[in-house]
Amino acid sequence: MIKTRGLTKTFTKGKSTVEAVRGVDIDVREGELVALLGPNGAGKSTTLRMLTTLLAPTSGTAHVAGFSITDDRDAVRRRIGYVGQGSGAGNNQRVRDELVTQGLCYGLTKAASRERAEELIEALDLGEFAGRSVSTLSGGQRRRLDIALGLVHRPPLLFLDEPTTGMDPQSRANLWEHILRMRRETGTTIVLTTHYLEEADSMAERVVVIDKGTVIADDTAAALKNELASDLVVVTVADAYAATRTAEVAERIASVRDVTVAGSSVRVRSHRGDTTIPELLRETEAVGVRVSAVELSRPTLDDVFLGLTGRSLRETQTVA
Ligand SMILES: Nc1ncnc2c1ncn2[C@@H]1O[C@H](COP(=O)(O)OP(=O)(O)OP(=O)(O)O)[C@@H](O)[C@H]1O
Repeated sequence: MIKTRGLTKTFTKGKSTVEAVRGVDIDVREGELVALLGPNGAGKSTTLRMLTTLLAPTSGTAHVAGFSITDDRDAVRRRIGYVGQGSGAGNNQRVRDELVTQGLCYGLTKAASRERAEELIEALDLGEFAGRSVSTLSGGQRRRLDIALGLVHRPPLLFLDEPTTGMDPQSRANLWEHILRMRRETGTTIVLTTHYLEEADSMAERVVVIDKGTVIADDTAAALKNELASDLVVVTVADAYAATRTAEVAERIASVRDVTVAGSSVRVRSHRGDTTIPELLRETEAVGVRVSAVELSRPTLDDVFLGLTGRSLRETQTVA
């Protein structure tokens, strides 16, 4: 559905140049739900704007829904839906009329536009406020309308640029429910950008991590966490001496990657925390060390980003 090779975008203004995207290769298969994740200014939106033909690349190639983004812009545009960061909806029209107008813009007849509007009102649960003016909608309701507007022409591929930024957790969960239901029913391929690590982790089938204009990792969230980050096992013992003995034992366990001692605690990084714990308990008992507590933490996508870049994604974010 999407194939990019060496895609770049450099913005030049006077003497200053910004290399926003520096050679991005992305492949997305039909029906996939892929999240582009990265800190502010990483180049996610610029990549999305190139893929949606809103911005011409400086170099490289990209095929979207079977067509080149530079040679067949109109063909690409007919096959994609794009929901940008701002709301695409006007303020004074009523929700139903907004959808009908969008259908007419895409060349549907009046009757077909009305029919499509009703389908989308049903699909995105807009019925309750379909007769209200857009300006009266809440942020979450408005975002649902934006997505409906992006789907009017039945695109097989939908781009969502930060669909949930700024929403409270309940509205985010509700919007996701609607996105996933729509996807189940239509099989639409979805590519989105997000700041929310948990969202990329739990919703996307694949996470493409972008930093400084390049793709630095691309896999399922589970595989990224497994390969690029470690489980953390924190073992508490009686005193610093027992902690040193525990660390010595831990270092001999095959699944352990790294061990640090802090007072009477030992922090053990392992790529299999679940099997490290019983082994560690057996070995500490064998050398006469009593363990008073053990805590296992699974890695997050932030640990993946930290491992790749030495920076935390959370700290670099300024989410609106
Ligand atoms: N029109 C433009 N002119 C000059 N520089 C730009 C332009 N658009 C984007 N940039 C710069 O390109 C870089 C990438 O920006 P982009 O908006 O793609 O990042 P992003 O990953 O989407 O960030 P965010 O998460 O904050 O939306 C940034 O340094 C940004 O300032």
